[in-house]
Amino acid sequence: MTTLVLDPETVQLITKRANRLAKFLNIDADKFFSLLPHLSKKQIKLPKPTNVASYIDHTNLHPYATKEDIIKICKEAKEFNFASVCVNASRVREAYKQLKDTKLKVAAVVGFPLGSMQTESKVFESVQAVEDGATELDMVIDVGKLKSQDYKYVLNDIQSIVEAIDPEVHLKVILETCKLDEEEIVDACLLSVLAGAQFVKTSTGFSTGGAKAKDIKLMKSVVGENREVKASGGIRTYESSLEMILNGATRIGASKGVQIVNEERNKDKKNNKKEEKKHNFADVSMALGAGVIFGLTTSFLTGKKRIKKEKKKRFFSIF
Ligand SMILES: O=C[C@H](O)COP(=O)(O)O
Repeated sequence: MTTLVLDPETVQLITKRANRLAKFLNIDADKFFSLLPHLSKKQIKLPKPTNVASYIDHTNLHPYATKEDIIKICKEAKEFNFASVCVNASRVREAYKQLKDTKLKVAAVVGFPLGSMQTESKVFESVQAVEDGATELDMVIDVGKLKSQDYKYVLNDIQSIVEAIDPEVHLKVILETCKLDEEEIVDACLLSVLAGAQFVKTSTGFSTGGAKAKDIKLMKSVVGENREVKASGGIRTYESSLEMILNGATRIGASKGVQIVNEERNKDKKNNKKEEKKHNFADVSMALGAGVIFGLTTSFLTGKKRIKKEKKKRFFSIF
């Protein structure tokens, strides 16, 4: 377990935005704060990081992805033991067909990638995707509505999906953080928590920027221990995946999952080789050390004997 300590400025920012949103939504601010117990504790416990593959939503959201492309990512997901495959709605059935006998999940994107369609369309997509085999949904918020301070709309957009699907199906709310400032990120996270979504997610991977560690930290600071953060968009390396995880991400959305895991494995191999070399060196040093000690002891003893003999000789020569 590691701990994410919330700095006073962040706590102040979240508190201020929660009070402000409560006014806009005409709800009791305490309702917000009962969902955010970590704010008074000023810290969040993060789970101990494990192998990177278990965090990865292996993703192909390319509009031109063929059936073969979907089969390929499903095979890779099985081989590398990823968390899920993440696909467009019309590919869910194929992905489910490939993965139904495994523990792997199928995640479908909803309202993707722009998020500006009607709520009813998003709800329809969500229900259909679950019927087709998805057990996770990654929906895009209506960024323009958030920026227009139409918080009721954004809340209803998310809540309508939560209410339409089985509670076992996890909803990830994509914020498109590269288009938001800090206050807007906090607002979007607060609305997601209030709507009952399990995850907030940084990016679609189709806009002008992707996941940043500082945004992950801020998002985790808002949603706390009981909700999760998914980092996505532009994550290409093991190093950056680890950075996201250490800042609070429990899921990594990436189209380069295989590359990321191979990097981790190569690093492990290198480290193992280093360890092996260290051990070998230690063994050789020990052997050398033993040899030196043996040599020294022997020469010391023979030296002692020689001195004794010479002393004896000298003693008798007196007579
Ligand atoms: O949700 C996941 C993103 O679309 C993946 O983006 P990426 O292709 O930059 O890894």
